Amino acid sequence: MSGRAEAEGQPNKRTLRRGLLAVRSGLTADDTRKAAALLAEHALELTELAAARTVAAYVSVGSEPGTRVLLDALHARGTRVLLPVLLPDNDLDWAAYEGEGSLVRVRHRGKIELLEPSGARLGPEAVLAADAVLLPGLAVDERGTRLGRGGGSYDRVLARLALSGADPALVVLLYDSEVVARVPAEVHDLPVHAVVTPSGVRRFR
Ligand SMILES: Nc1nc2c(c(=O)[nH]1)N(C=O)[C@@H](CNc1ccc(C(=O)N[C@@H](CCC(=O)O)C(=O)O)cc1)CN2
Ligand SMILES: Nc1ncnc2c1ncn2[C@@H]1O[C@H](COP(=O)(O)OP(=O)(O)OP(=O)(O)O)[C@@H](O)[C@H]1O
Repeated sequence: MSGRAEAEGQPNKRTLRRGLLAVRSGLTADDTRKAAALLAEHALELTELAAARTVAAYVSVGSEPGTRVLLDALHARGTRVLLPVLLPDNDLDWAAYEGEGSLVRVRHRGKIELLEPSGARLGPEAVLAADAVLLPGLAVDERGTRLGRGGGSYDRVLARLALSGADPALVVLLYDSEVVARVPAEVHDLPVHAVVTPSGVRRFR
């Protein structure tokens, strides 16, 4: 595999990502707002989230399936919410969500602008305390194989969880059209347990 292919994923993953991002970029603010409300409603129905004391999540940006409504609902009910801080090597550090005022806009080189927590950094191992992990993605297939943005950040999180024996619920939030028959799987791709879309929850395995 060439260095470039390694950095960005298999060629068919790249093509797939480009197509999926193009569809997302066509969504209106109204589309994303309505979807976010439905996503929060369905996600909060998941017993794995209702029972969780700690949830590792992320702050959606742009036309990503919205997580803000969900984050605020979890935070308001006393769930400990951890948010990622992107490190220079694409690994993730974590800090607690302390409400909207605690987020800062960060532009990482060559990446979309992210909203990250400004509180104390807890270290990459902090995710091991999560009872549920919400993962970003661009698509998931019928086996639960997730296609990410290609940074490998969440591949590392999943590898770290597996290595430590932690077994949190793994949930990806997507639009309905992003649940597809097949995404290319590589050996390091670990499946998720459920996908939440505006039309409901689907479980794998
Ligand atoms: N809202 C949000 N937060 C997140 C992620 C995410 O996907 N969404 N991440 C998920 O891992 C981590 C950050 N990793 C990221 C990796 C790539 C890009 C990005 O903008 N990629 C460009 C392509 C640029 C490139 O070639 O690297 C793109 O997708 O258009 C953003 C975040 C943690 N926080
Ligand atoms: N456990 C790991 N540790 C370090 N790098 C890894 C690990 N797993 C995968 N990678 C690397 O991460 C890069 C991206 O992998 P892949 O294309 O599967 O990303 P993705 O799953 O779409 O992205 P993400 O995990 O960020 O959502 C690849 O170069 C891959 O070799």
